[in-house]
Amino acid sequence: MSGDERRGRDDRAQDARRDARGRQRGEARAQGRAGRTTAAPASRARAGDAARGAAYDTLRAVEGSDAYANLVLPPLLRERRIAGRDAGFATELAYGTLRLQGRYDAVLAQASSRPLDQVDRPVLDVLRLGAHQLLGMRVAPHAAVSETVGLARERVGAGAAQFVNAVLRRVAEHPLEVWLTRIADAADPGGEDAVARLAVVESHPAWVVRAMRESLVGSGRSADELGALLAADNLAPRVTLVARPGLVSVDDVAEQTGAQPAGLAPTALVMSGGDPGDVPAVRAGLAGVQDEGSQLVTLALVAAPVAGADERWLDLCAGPGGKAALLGALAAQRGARLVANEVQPHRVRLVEQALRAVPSDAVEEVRTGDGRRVGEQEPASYDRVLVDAPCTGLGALRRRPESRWRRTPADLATLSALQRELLASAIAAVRPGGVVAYVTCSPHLAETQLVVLDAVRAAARAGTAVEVLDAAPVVAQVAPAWEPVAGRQDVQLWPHVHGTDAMHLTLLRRV
Ligand SMILES: C[S@@+](CC[C@H](N)C(=O)[O-])C[C@H]1O[C@@H](n2cnc3c(N)ncnc32)[C@H](O)[C@@H]1O
Repeated sequence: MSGDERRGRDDRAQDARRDARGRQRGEARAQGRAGRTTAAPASRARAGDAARGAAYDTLRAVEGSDAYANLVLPPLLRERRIAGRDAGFATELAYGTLRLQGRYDAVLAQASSRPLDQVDRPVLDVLRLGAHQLLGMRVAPHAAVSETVGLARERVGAGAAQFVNAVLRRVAEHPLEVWLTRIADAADPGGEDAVARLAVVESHPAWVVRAMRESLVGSGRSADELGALLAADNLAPRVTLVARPGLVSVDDVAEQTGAQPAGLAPTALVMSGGDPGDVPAVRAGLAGVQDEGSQLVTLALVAAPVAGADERWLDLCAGPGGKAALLGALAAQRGARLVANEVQPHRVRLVEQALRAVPSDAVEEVRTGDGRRVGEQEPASYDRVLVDAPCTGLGALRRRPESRWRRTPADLATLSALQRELLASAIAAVRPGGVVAYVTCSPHLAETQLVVLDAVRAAARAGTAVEVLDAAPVVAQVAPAWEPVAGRQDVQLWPHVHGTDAMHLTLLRRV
């Protein structure tokens, strides 16, 4: 028996011990909880239906009203009083289905008697939810099929339910490994198109796969890492907290949460469970939920050496304020003052909220304004400037389950033009000897290295000399575990290597 066959058999044996929600059968009994459920079987089934219904409604909102899943689902769960394990099930079902939609559509295309483009969208969404339960969540197959058919009957009608039943039964005939081989072979029958294979197996648009390969190579890593990177995009990110220095200690946050040090940024902790919104330090604004990469690039800006005064800092694109809150806490420790700028008024309010626990003498102003104008309005006025530029977010695909299907290459042209203007403005706003951190949560070369190259050249043409600093020793100073990449002065983080979003950082000094 091959390893895959054995794994498949073990998985199926394990599946047989799981209930309709994918929980281990007998687990409750083992934990002494047997017999405690007072709900009648019918109402227990309704609770499962509620979670599936919430996941379905989220998918419909994402498709029908261009909504963001992570903004739709949490309020829906609160409204319908879906909590605990049911909420966890609904979240994994909705987000996992959206992330892996490309993979599941390829499977469904083979299992369906009808071409998928002739299947009504609501029915297709039900099928995708069924496929994720069968192939991504290890819900017992009979339960995944029957509960999803029930959902189809309730939401889209009896005829559609029969179709869903037939298709999902075919999906259930094979384990995931068999389907992955089949869809890869269908996408790349000649065995020559690695991008087409990875795109369908790891569920990313082909243009994103190509861009990620270029970004890996362009940032000094191997193209061989591509599969691991794409696979990491398909996993739910760990919940990371920041203990804002001077406001709360890492030890105090660890004590309140049981969270463990994340490993790179000294301010970062990883939660193993629970709701961060329940943590007293988070409620008080002393700590926050923040990706470790975001913490690291902010700490690096503050650790970069500047000659002379170090009193006035600018966050040019501050909303919703995660990095501004960390900068503000660090500014308070240094005796510096922060100006936080953001173009969208509703996001300015979020910045104010994020900064609520930062001592007021460390926050000069939170303002609404176009960052592109700051350089001409306040030339050579700041000692440190952060440009956390609006970007495609291709480095945070784990967090935004639907975004990979929404983004198009055309977004790059618009965003990279804006990024160039914002970086040019930051260079004009920093004083000679001061430092600019250019940051994106995208590793796309058109948003990172090319923007920096163009901005440095444009500044030189305008008579402003700028040097690119070697960011590696600066990052290593704040994060001793950091391993620099040979030949690169900028820093590119990766989910499959560092467990962070794929954040980019270039440090520049105005000469
Ligand atoms: C990547 S987000 C910044 C995230 C933020 N630094 C944080 O850590 O919470 C980019 C922000 O830039 C803002 N933005 C877009 N265009 C801008 C402009 N012309 N001037 C200033 N901010 C802008 C967006 O509204 C968005 O809030």
